[in-house]
Amino acid sequence: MTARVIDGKAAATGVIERAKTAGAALAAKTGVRPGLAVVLVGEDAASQVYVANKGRTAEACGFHSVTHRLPTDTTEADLLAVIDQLNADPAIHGILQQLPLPRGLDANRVVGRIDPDKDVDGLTLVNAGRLASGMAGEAFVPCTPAGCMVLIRQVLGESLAGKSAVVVGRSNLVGKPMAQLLLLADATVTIAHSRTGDLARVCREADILVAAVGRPEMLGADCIKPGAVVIDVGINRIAAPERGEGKTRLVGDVDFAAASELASAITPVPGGVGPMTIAMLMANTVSAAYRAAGEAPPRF
Ligand SMILES: NC(=O)C1=CN([C@@H]2O[C@H](COP(=O)(O)OP(=O)(O)OC[C@H]3O[C@@H](n4cnc5c(N)ncnc54)[C@H](OP(=O)(O)O)[C@@H]3O)[C@@H](O)[C@H]2O)C=CC1
Ligand SMILES: Nc1nc(=O)c2c([nH]1)NC[C@@H]1CN(c3ccc(C(=O)N[C@@H](CCC(=O)O)C(=O)O)cc3)C=[N+]21
Repeated sequence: MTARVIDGKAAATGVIERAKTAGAALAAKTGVRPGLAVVLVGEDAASQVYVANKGRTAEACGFHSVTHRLPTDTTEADLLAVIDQLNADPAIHGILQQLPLPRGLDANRVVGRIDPDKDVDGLTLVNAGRLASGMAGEAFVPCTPAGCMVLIRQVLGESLAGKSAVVVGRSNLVGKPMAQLLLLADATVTIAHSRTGDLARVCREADILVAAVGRPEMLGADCIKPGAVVIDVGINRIAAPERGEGKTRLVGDVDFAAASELASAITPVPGGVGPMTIAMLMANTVSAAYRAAGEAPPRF
């Protein structure tokens, strides 16, 4: 089988259009223009890609968009002060703290400082708890898993009853909320991680395989059940000497060429989950702005 390649860019364009229209409608009615702040500490490669793309998209949507770039040696007190200032800023409706943080900064403490009503990344205890309690409709759901669900539903429909799903990775940002969303859609969910024994065997059970590891092309043909839907979250920058000296390219956590021969559908990197993450961030930012203006947020 040669897998259908899932077009994350096309799916993202639709969501971004709706976010743009909804943002303009809110501004026309209430004068509130959606505002998004991103805080980046240090030099994480995947975060750099994200920050560049989200800035461009937020501007295309007509949002107010600011980026705080802080040096790797920023103290926790200084970082918390930036978050406090954004919490208090009425022009900002969404705050996104880029992860991972440099060593020495405690992600739980930093993320925990974000006002849950501005937590468009869905990482605070309030939003993570809502999701874990089955209240996804009232939560800000982390953008990447939310985007993955849109792509999975495009292929498999609303109900995943009877399907087995394996999520490789257990971060608060991707793996855990991904598993919660799959569970809410009635899939039978396994979460694998670095201490899983015989990872390939576990993965081969999956009708839906979501890879969120951060290791270039780690999952090969031995991890794919024939006919599986494969969602590759990984964003890894690797050397690409074939493109010239010092050049790099992005690859996922899945060996795309090998997996495509077995899967029924697969997301590419780039052009898969990444654009959907950005689109869901725009959607969450619009929702946060609607709530701040006392209006019912639109559905995406
Ligand atoms: N496309 C997009 O929009 C996004 C992409 N990303 C990318 O997705 C990847 C994962 O991100 P994130 O969840 O934040 O990363 P983390 O580093 O927080 O988590 C990685 C997870 O992978 C597991 N893992 C590491 N090595 C192995 C291994 N050899 N076998 C099995 N599991 C392993 C870890 O297990 P353990 O817990 O045991 O250590 C951990 O749970 C990164 O490449 C990141 O850049 C992230 C967010 C959005
Ligand atoms: N708190 C937090 N939330 C995140 O969601 C988060 C984060 N921290 N830290 C870093 C990772 C990484 N991430 C990406 C999102 C989109 C693209 C993206 O737009 N990718 C394009 C790349 C296109 C290109 O520039 O080549 C694509 O895959 O097609 C990449 C990476 C979000 N992350």
